[in-house]
Amino acid sequence: MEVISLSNVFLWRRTQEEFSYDLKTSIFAWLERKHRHPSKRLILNQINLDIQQGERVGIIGANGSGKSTLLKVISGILPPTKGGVKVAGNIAPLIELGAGFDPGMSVTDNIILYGVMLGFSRQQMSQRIESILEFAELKDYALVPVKALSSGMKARLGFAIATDVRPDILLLDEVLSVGDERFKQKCRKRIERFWESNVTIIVVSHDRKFISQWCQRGVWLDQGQIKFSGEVNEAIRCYMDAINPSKG
Ligand SMILES: Nc1ncnc2c1ncn2[C@@H]1O[C@H](COP(=O)(O)OP(=O)(O)OP(=O)(O)O)[C@@H](O)[C@H]1O
Repeated sequence: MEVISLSNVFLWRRTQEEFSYDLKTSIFAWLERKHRHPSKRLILNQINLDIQQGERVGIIGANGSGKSTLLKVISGILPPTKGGVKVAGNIAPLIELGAGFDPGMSVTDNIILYGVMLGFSRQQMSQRIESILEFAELKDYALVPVKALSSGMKARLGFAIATDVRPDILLLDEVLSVGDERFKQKCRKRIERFWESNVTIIVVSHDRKFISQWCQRGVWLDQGQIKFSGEVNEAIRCYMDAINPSKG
């Protein structure tokens, strides 16, 4: 059964340049006759991708090729500019962990808020607070506002919430870099549990060994386009050949 289907997906984003494009900078730019119209970049270029239930897909490619953006489009964080995205089942997006937290609210309230954002009910989340705090090792911080946590603690909390409930689809973005070495091991163990079940997993990583070991299928992205999609080692080979054309 197909659980993810992207058809003819295009995504344009404003360039970073335009982010500092406030009134003051605009006036100065006009005065100095350096005014430029904001530009847009094509980040995902005609993506067609179907993923079956239980498939483990590794997304590889150079920095800036669009891997994280692709996960964000699948998770619904970013709507595509054009094209269709269909997803069946609930997704645990382990992307920018904790980015959705409300810094002024307590850890406990954020657990509920974050869980509701992931598609779980308030009641389901209330029952899970204990186990989430336990896994995140933040029991003593339950009533503390999230802004008082370190960034590693926030990432741990985000990971604990998103993986506490077994999702149908798990999106992992270089997620094993969460927290310190000991916590990383703990995350790895929890993720391995999903790997043994029938969860559909899409992982973005620069770690070729990890991708080759854990994924059946590899998708190579290059400048926003899918250059190869198929057997994982073949995908890695195509990508490596493109980087080192003299080899092989
Ligand atoms: N918030 C943003 N606004 C505008 N452009 C962005 C934003 N985030 C990323 N981009 C651009 O989108 C393109 C793809 O970025 P993305 O993060 O998806 O790449 P990536 O393949 O995951 O890279 P990496 O391997 O470095 O993590 C890059 O050109 C980047 O500059």
